[in-house]
Amino acid sequence: MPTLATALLDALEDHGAREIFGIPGDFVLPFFKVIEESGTLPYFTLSHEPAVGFAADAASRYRGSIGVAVVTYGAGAFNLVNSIAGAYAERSPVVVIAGAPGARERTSGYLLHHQVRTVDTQLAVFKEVTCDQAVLTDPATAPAEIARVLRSALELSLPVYIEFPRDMVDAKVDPVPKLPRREADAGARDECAEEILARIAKAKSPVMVVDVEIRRYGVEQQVGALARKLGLPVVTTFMGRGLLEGDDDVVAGTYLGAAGDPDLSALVEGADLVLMFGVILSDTNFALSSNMTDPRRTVLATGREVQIGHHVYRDLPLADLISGLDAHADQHPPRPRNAGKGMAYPRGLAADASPIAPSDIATAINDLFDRHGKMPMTADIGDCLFTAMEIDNTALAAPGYYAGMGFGVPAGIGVAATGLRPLVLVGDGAFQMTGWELGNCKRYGLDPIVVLFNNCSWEMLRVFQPESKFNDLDDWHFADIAKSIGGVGERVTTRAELAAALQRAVERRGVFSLIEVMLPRGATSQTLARFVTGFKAARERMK
Ligand SMILES: Cc1ncc(Cc2csc(CCOP(=O)(O)OP(=O)(O)O)c2C)c(N)n1
Ligand SMILES: [Mg+2]
Repeated sequence: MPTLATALLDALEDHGAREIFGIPGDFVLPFFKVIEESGTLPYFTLSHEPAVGFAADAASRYRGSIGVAVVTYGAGAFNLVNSIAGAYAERSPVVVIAGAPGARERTSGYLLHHQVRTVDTQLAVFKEVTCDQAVLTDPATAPAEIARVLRSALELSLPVYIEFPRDMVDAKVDPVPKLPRREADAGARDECAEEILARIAKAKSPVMVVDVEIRRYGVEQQVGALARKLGLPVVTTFMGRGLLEGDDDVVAGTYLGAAGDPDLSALVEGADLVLMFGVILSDTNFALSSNMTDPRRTVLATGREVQIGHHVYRDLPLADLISGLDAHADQHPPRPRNAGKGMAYPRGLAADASPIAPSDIATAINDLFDRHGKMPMTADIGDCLFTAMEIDNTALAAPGYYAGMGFGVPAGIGVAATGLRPLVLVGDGAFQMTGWELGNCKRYGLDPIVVLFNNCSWEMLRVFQPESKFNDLDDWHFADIAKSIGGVGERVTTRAELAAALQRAVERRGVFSLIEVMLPRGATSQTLARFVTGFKAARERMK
């Protein structure tokens, strides 16, 4: 019989995990020992638990499966809460495994170190940011508990919580079973598919809007093929930026409402049928839009439900709906292909002595991708994420909805741990939070390229409240520090220096490259400028 620790590790691998991120502590040391000595999954330790969560989140997004974050009880686990909250908001299935006191410690009569209000406060907190939980105190039920929680993570694409008391690591248990996927009712699926196809046949200008769930539920490729079969133009949401990377023949661009490309906004807002697949109806996706929730013209398939007009099909997973639509589409006359007018992305940066503006960074990266091929990207919150909208459509992991800072660099480390080489976009404020995690790249031989937007400012706050002096930050000269933490740093102030530094970085392998781009305070990307204008106009309308 396996031990509970080895059974859990085998189950994580069976359910799609390919690496573990974590920071040990005495309540999880015995489990960490098994992680290291079993070799079941590679593991990456980082410096601060928020980064552990961000890295596991990004790895899960790029793998299209579960990510794993292992932390100690109390101080470690509570440090992790914010990044798991972000994973919940962004529908990332991160499995949190938190150490905990053993049975005898719990009844020792002492207040335990790392304990808060009660020994179970940690479980209570994680119940708010995960969709399912298990506390492994009974060897007889632990395998079934783990199986249930891991299926929840995959089926709901949400984080889950496993509390692992340290006295249970060597308990003998049965292997963890893999529960069958819960299928949709075939009748409901077919009825729903036929109803949607009938609406498409009647529509004059339908459009498909896609968002993160088409990747989370592993149907990205099928959705691209379905759009092609149905002749529908596709746009991504702000959160869904980077989806359908290879489907340039159907993807018209990213819908940003009043902040976006006017032709693309017209394509969506003028549509008489909007098919929203895997879309999260968040303010960051639709705050600058109009009539995106009008039930008369929308179909919304999200979170295992499909809303058509004023009625809902429940427990109909996106994967089942897409396969149903694909199966029935052949019975409907194909529409004339309409891929929409694809967005033009800026290219051909003049590599001259001019100072750099944020949108120049997008142009320089588009030029780099044309020369060397696209790179998977991660981005933090700040103008760097708005600038990313001006970079050609490439895979992107960013907190587009939760909008929490600190994600970018640790997420890049998580993506690099999966074997890819990411390009990371981050502002100076966010880099101050978690950028130093780059110091962990050397021991794992990871070599992300980090483009740091240094405007010595919390610029995204300044654009909404320019009178506040607290948005001024000092210049930390980040590039100077790169060498001492195992990488290569370059500080650039002109467009020529930027283009050259990017070229050197892409040719440099085995160490991280940090390109510190000096930007004037007050300068923003064209996309952020449009977003602020649109946001202020929308706010005026609401007065
Ligand atoms: C964890 C967390 N704490 C505070 C905030 C609030 C915020 C949103 S944007 C921002 C400034 C970002 O500065 P940075 O230099 O990184 O980028 P840029 O604006 O382009 O100059 C702050 C402080 C958020 N979103 N998350
Ligand atoms: Mg800044």
